[in-house]
Amino acid sequence: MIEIKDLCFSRTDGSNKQRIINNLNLSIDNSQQLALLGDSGSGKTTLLHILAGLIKAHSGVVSVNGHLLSSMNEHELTLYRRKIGLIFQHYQLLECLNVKQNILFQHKLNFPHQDVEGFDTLVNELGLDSKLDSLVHQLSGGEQQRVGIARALLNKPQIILADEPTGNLDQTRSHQVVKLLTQLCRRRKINLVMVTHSEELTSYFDEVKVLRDGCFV
Ligand SMILES: Nc1ncnc2c1ncn2[C@@H]1O[C@H](COP(=O)(O)OP(=O)(O)OP(=O)(O)O)[C@@H](O)[C@H]1O
Repeated sequence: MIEIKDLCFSRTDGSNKQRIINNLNLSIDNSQQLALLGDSGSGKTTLLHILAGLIKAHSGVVSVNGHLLSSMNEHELTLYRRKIGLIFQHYQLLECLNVKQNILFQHKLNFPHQDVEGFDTLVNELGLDSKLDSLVHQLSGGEQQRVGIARALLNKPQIILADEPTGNLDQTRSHQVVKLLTQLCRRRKINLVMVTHSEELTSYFDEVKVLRDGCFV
């Protein structure tokens, strides 16, 4: 469960202080899926970065499954980040590695002494079985994003944060990717928070919130 209370975050540029997140409140139940809409610059990515433990809020409370992010030390934050799955618009895959190596890379880095569980099922569910030996540049955009999804899910995250994951895909592929992503997260009871500019894609989600000037409208 994700709970946000009176969250504020500002950025200072010289003498200008810009309030990016403005007394934001949010509650997402376990395994619920939230689509986040909002104009460019409304604070969507900033909110995802706070939830991912990548930047710290200046005031307010962010609690994930009962754990307060603000009271975590650096070591605890590192462990927390390992249980967050991130999916990006530009996939962020490693060009020199093949599909299988890309999917496994982060798991090996974060959990070097843990066996990999569920790899075959996951690549099967994502239709990547026949692509495991391919290099990233040999894949379509939709396939590359499915590799990004596999990589995020392999770590058995408690939350998946997806920042415009279909921003580089056409309409058909966008629907395919989001349908698959929401299905896989539901099946595994993972909270999904996805930023999108497409109102159509929000139909796959339990809840839709619109950010404007750092708070929900
Ligand atoms: N590293 C940074 N330094 C200074 N200002 C920043 C930085 N990152 C974001 N901002 C500013 O914070 C505000 C919110 O940015 P954010 O990326 O959260 O918006 P967004 O809603 O995700 O936008 P988009 O839909 O265009 O991706 C913007 O005004 C942006 O210019």
